[in-house]
Amino acid sequence: MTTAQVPAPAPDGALPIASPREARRAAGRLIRCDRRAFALMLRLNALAAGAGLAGPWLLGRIVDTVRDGGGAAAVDRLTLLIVAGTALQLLLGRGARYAGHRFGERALARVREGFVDRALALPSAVVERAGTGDLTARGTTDVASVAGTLRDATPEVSVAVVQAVFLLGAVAVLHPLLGACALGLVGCGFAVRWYLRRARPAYLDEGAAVSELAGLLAATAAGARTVDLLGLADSRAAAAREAVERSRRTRLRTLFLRSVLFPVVDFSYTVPVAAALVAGGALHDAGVVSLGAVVSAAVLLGQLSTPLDTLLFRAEQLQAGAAAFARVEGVAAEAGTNGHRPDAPGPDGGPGAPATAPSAHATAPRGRIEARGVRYAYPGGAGGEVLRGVELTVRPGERLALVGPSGAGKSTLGRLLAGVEAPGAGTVTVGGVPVAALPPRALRRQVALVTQEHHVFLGTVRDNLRIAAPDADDAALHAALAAVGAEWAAALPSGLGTELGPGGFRPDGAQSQQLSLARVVLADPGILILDEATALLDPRTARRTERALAAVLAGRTVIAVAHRLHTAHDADRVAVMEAGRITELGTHDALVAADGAYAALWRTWHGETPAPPPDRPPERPAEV
Ligand SMILES: Nc1ncnc2c1ncn2[C@@H]1O[C@H](COP(=O)(O)OP(=O)(O)OP(=O)(O)O)[C@@H](O)[C@H]1O
Repeated sequence: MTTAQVPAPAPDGALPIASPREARRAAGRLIRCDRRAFALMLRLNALAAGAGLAGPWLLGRIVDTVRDGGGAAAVDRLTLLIVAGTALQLLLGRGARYAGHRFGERALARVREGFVDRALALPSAVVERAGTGDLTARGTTDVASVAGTLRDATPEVSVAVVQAVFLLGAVAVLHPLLGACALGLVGCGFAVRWYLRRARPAYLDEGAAVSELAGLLAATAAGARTVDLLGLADSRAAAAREAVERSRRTRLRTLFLRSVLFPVVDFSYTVPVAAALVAGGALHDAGVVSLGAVVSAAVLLGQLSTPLDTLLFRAEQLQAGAAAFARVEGVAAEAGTNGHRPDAPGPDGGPGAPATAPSAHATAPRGRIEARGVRYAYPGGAGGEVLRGVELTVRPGERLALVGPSGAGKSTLGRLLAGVEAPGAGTVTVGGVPVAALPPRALRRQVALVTQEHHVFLGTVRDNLRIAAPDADDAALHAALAAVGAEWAAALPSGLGTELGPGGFRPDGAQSQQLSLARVVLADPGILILDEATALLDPRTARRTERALAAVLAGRTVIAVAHRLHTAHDADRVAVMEAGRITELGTHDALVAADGAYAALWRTWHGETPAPPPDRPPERPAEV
């Protein structure tokens, strides 16, 4: 990515905004995708504008005919031609608008599809940082604004531009001095320049304020129960009032810009007509032009106000649409980055995403994962570096337990190993390939992070499973469900076609987790990172889930953040994390014998742990 293409800076954590150049290139791509429809629209516009010139020119001929003593029959003929020209202009103009709307609708469909694809490809860390409000506002308000622009403004504007060019050309043909009267519009030009300079940032601010408000309202609605229980209603309402106030201020700013622009423009329209009448009178007196030519010029210049009005009226929509398009296109800059900001420093201080193709590195076996000199600090995190030079190699098929005191950085390391976050310095490689070089989809085929968060999407059981493997047939889906012990799925009324969620079948916590694990089986990653996959489940649910988990772990490299040490006991190796570093690494027996930090943790845990219930033997390390 070149410097000029770097998206406009966004507030910390927010999704970026496409630079004007990027937005122009994206618009160019939309036109190229449908260049025939675009060219047809322009051709019809040109023909309609040409037909529109007949009226004023014929009016001038009528004036000259009458002055020269021509009869009523000649005037009638010219009048009939005016009617025919106007009818032709109407028909061609209608055709041009139809072609424009068709082009606009198709371009809009492409923008919408592209946005959905990119939004789905966004790394989860990016969505977490930006908040769903921003993404939702871009997918709704901004896409709707782009829709209005493409569907209505683009055809109207193209008609208006062609009309204005033809009108100006026609006056200049009558006499260059009459054409020069159009310079009276210069005041209008200054006003538009003044407006356009200020409009983009003003409309971007307005969009950002709407996003902020949407995010705040969505978060309050999602946490309504917590807000109620903790008595947070007043503070949330105050925050919403502030966001509404910010939104109002940004809207007032754009309103002010419009309130200056329109009066100046209205006045400017009268200047060229008045100038044409004065200059035309002088030219006529000098015998340079006919009276009819002066009338034609005045009418043509007067007609300029129609396309210019359209341009100005649509200029606001174009500005709002361009700002919205930049926000919609900005999502492209983050999609496919594995959470790496394009401007984030890479391991050597260079760009975050290495240019080398993944295949060039893919020499290490699948299932091997390595961290080299990994350092990380949360963006905006007050505590500074959370990881301070982690070195770790996990062999294919190995089971490693990550233990250590609370806050040592275990979960953070898990997120970095899974590619959810990118290291600030150092590298994480899976199968020998830096995670930064892998597109999100390819990364997910190599490594998956399993946490206690398991989302069930609205749709059928089949839809929920095929998210992980779009091409999987029903037999593969049944096999994945069976592998995680989801026998209940076979008894569902419509089998894999059963709708899940409100109005359909509502899976409980363990069933949701099993669906999510079945997705992992289908995605078939070589490496699994487990973080609190069962920690908050009740014991009965946890037992069912752990059984399912044990089936998923078979044959894969597993790194388990072990919050309970019995999971560490049977791991192949144990890594102890303290203050962002790995301080001990070895087998359970070796570390106990070494009598270091792990031995102390083990003794403490072992001494305090009550005897396990009979149906839950301690030696079964389901997470590892
Ligand atoms: N999203 C975040 N933003 C800022 N700081 C964070 C974030 N998540 C974690 N931290 C901080 O990073 C440090 C390490 O947290 P992490 O959750 O990785 O530790 P951990 O060893 O997994 O702890 P635990 O066993 O309690 O889960 C802590 O100081 C924590 O407060």
